[in-house]
Amino acid sequence: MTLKLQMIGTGGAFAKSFFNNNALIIDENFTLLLDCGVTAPMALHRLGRSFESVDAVLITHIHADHVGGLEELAFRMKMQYNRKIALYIAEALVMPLWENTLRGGLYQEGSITSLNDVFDVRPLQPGTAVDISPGIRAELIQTRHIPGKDSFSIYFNDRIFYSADMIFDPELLNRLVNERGCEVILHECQLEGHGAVHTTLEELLSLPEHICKQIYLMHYGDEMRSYEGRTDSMQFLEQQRIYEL
Ligand SMILES: Nc1ccn([C@@H]2O[C@@H]3COP(=O)(O)O[C@H]3[C@H]2O)c(=O)n1
Ligand SMILES: [Zn+2]
Ligand SMILES: [Zn+2]
Repeated sequence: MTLKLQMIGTGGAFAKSFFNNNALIIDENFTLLLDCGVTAPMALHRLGRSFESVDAVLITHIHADHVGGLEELAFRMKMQYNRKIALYIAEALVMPLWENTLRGGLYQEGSITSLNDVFDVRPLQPGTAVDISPGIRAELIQTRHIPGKDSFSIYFNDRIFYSADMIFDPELLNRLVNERGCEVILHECQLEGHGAVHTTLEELLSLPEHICKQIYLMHYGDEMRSYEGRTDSMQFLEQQRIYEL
């Protein structure tokens, strides 16, 4: 069964010509927002969409380009649309998301005192797949990004790997493809500089050809256009385009 993917943005955290690397995963009658960064409200607006058209949100990790739009999402759902949207997030991130990121803006005595007052929180355990909709099944895979900071990539429908921000992990990619039948890899990519907290293009280019063929690149910087034609068989994901995967 194919999945529809529409990146609402494909940019890295500080990109200015691309929105934050956030996506819509679209099943027949269900739309999952994958990460909700600072630019997500504007990126959806550019697509003629609003948060009202989203059925659930899944968060990979706590950085502004992945969670910075959640305050607007929460307020709009509560005040404007009068509903609680399902929030899928690793159990380990539930408390930090509220205490360290959202509480400051959302807290309201007597009405918003926890994440559960604005979201239908669905805590996830890495390694245990859950059905988000009839056609979307998701399994978190913990991947390394920033020391001491939990970050979770996602394996969709037992065949599509969507990387969170992560440092290069060739063992994981080899295992997914060779042992778990992974068919598509949507991977973050840092085009220039050293990959201290991200995966560089150079590192991805070192993977075996049969793996590179499966890779789409995302979370790139403003310099992306000058790298077209320099990625071998890997393709850049384009924001707003709909892919059938
Ligand atoms: N040790 C770190 C921590 C953060 N950063 C930059 O901050 C950004 C936060 O969002 P991101 O998408 O994870 O990308 C991070 C780096 O650009 C970085 O370059 N080095
Ligand atoms: Zn990021
Ligand atoms: Zn990050």
